[in-house]
Amino acid sequence: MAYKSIFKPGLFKDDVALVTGGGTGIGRCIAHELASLGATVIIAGRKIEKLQSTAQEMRNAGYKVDITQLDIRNLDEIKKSLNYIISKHGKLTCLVNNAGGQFAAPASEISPNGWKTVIDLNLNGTWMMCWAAYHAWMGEHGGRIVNITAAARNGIPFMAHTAAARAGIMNLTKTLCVEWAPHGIRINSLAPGTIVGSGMTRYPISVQQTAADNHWMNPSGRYGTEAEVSSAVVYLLSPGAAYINGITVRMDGGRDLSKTSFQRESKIPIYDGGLSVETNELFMKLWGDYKQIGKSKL
Ligand SMILES: CCCCCCCCCCC/C=C/C(=O)SCCNC(=O)CCNC(=O)[C@H](O)C(C)(C)COP(=O)(O)OP(=O)(O)OC[C@H]1O[C@@H](n2cnc3c(N)ncnc32)[C@H](O)[C@@H]1OP(=O)(O)O
Ligand SMILES: NC(=O)C1=CN([C@@H]2O[C@H](COP(=O)(O)OP(=O)(O)OC[C@H]3O[C@@H](n4cnc5c(N)ncnc54)[C@H](OP(=O)(O)O)[C@@H]3O)[C@@H](O)[C@H]2O)C=CC1
Repeated sequence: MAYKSIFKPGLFKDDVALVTGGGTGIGRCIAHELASLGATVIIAGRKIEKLQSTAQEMRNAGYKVDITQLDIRNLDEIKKSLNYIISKHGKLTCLVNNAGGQFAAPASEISPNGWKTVIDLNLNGTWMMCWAAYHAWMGEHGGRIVNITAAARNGIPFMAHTAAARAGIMNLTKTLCVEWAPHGIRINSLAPGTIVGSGMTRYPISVQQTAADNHWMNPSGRYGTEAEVSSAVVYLLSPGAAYINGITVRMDGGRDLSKTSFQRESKIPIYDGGLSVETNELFMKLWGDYKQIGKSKL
């Protein structure tokens, strides 16, 4: 089924876009939306089955899609993937650094290797992707980069490692903007709050329940959708955002600003792009009018 983007058909018809973590969740949604707008989209990740399944789904919708297996913590694998993309598809105009993740633990219980694991994945992995894309294509030809981080402005209790890594990416975005704009590269970040989808369901149930209970602190009265993240990413990559460079967009329904709880139904309509979402009953309930999203997989 064709993705229901709010953007004009063919907007990305001349683009070749790489989406890391494009086999699942937010990355899968971004891949669908960019491809529905004409881009050739390459989805990347470690597990080939996830990539193949999403690629098939996209081919069924008539989209141009390819896959490349890589671990963003491994520079040799990144270089190999980028060489493949450029030799097969001729260029790399858009990069979405979406792959990432962490575990929840009190700071005092994070082991040195646990800390390193999360920093390597989120901060070093994003840095290596940017660096390699610069050298493989963008330094000479320009391009647009969007980094998916997390709403970490005030820290993230029980996720000190990822909060530090994501803050690092936000600052890196500023430096690379200044250094790389003369090369025709625009780079921005997008910091989601809690988004309902595959990512949240990977946590132990106690963490999911804590996240679910926290949702009353969100002034929007609900959590976000993958499609809401995707449409902001697509805007940042689009020609309409040509003068936006070096910023981080906070996308959390206003959660970062609230100091109270809101025990009421959401009045903010949901945008879902028409794509199914892998989630569970616990999180479906956190979309105020979740029954409208009949296609979501439970
Ligand atoms: C307590 C309540 C807190 C509530 C907070 C709720 C707020 C929610 C808001 C969250 C918003 C963000 C959402 C998302 O980003 S969802 C999308 C991504 N999905 C995930 O992040 C989940 C998947 N996570 C993982 O796959 C892994 O955690 C990760 C990739 C980060 C690491 O996996 P890897 O296989 O590489 O690592 P290892 O198993 O080899 O372990 C390496 C070291 O890390 C230590 N470790 C791992 N897990 C834990 C844990 N749960 N607690 C403590 N330590 C952990 C592990 O022991 C290793 O260290 P040692 O060698 O010293 O043992
Ligand atoms: N969902 C949410 O509430 C929020 C999510 N985010 C961030 O958004 C991004 C997408 O998350 P979401 O879609 O929800 O979760 P998912 O767990 O569905 O997506 C994470 C993706 O990253 C890929 N990935 C993980 N590690 C690596 C690696 N080392 N190399 C290459 N690919 C990797 C995974 O594929 P594979 O395992 O096959 O490698 C997977 O496709 C993440 O960075 C996440 O932290 C931020 C804030 C909130």
